[in-house]
Amino acid sequence: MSKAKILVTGGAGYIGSHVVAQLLEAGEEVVVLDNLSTGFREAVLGGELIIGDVGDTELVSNLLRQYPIDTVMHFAARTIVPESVSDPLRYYATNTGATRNLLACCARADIRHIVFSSTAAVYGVPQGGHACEETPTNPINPYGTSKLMSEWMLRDLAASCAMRYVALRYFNVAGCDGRGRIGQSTAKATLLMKVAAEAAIGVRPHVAIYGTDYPTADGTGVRDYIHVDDLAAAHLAALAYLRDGGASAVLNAGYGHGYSVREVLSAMSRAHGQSIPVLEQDRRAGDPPELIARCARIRDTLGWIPRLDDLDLIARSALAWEKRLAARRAS
Ligand SMILES: NC(=O)c1ccc[n+]([C@@H]2O[C@H](COP(=O)([O-])OP(=O)(O)OC[C@H]3O[C@@H](n4cnc5c(N)ncnc54)[C@H](O)[C@@H]3O)[C@@H](O)[C@H]2O)c1
Ligand SMILES: O=c1ccn([C@@H]2O[C@H](COP(=O)(O)OP(=O)(O)O[C@H]3O[C@H](CO)[C@H](O)[C@H](O)[C@H]3O)[C@@H](O)[C@H]2O)c(=O)[nH]1
Repeated sequence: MSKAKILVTGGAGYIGSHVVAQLLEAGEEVVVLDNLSTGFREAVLGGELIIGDVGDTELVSNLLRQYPIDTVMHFAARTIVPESVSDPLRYYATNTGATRNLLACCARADIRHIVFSSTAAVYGVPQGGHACEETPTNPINPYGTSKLMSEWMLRDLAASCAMRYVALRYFNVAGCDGRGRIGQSTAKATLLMKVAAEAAIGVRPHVAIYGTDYPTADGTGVRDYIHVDDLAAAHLAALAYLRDGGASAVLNAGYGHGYSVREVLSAMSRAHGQSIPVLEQDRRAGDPPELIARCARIRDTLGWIPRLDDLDLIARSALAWEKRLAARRAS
């Protein structure tokens, strides 16, 4: 019998490409499905890349017939929070509607394991800034709602058939592949670590600090930053867990402690060797003051142990990738 393969939707994107790299290193066979709307062909370091839409039921059904897929890892999504506020239906179409179509194909093909990219944005503004998996979900933007609806579809579908799933609620993902092959290449980035790296090398003139009057130690927003390679490793742990017969689970993926915007910028300044120009601005709409994972469950359930929990290391990694990107652009 041929070896089971993993279908990775969105595997040409930032996080998916890091997971694909680790799957390949672990000897897994991978098929990537990506429409390249925000992903990059060259980010897929191996396996097969099929260019197409995850909501295309004919295409996905054919793929699931053609390849011996035992697990689907579903990353494909639109991910920019402010864009989800201005164009919500586009977010529901991809993150919820296309996910529904994918799940329908998976159910028909009797796929047993799904690993789903969820987000800390499902919590909205949790009381006290910390969120465990039992914290009430109360998203404050269409992006978070679109992802939560997909979690619910997974829950309900899994209850009706033999499918089991792990939904990982990522906190703030940053950094790049330790071997420097791939990283975050997203155009018009909005995420702090990436923006800070761009400002360090002069791709943008400064970093805006959105809000200096939050009820936090230094007045700026606090987040739980997780290195993308640690997050990718959590996906491999989720795969092993499901293949071992583990029950469906929703798990926070973070480190369990937070850093402020100013602390992130200080780490980036240290990585760069000089300070980064900043511009203090008003709060950005919809930003919680503090969002930090309670993450005992992922460690207990998957046996996942973070190895790169170091803000300076993450900043150096993000900066190294930004320099590589700039060099590529120049050549
Ligand atoms: N980056 C973060 O901090 C973060 C945090 C929480 C959750 N997530 C989730 O992680 C996943 C990956 O995010 P990312 O940061 O790598 O984003 P990304 O934009 O780099 O990757 C998304 C990938 O999906 C592809 N895609 C989008 N729509 C598609 C469609 N309809 N059909 C096929 N392919 C499609 C894109 O081309 C891209 O390659 C997303 O589901 C996102 O919601 C990301
Ligand atoms: O240029 C910037 C960008 C961000 N920030 C601040 O930095 C912090 C982090 O903001 P990001 O935009 O980097 O990330 P978010 O916390 O807003 O959201 C990200 O992480 C969430 C989970 O925590 C979701 O997964 C979401 O998809 C993803 O965009 C916030 O306090 C924000 O106000 C700035 O001050 N300046």
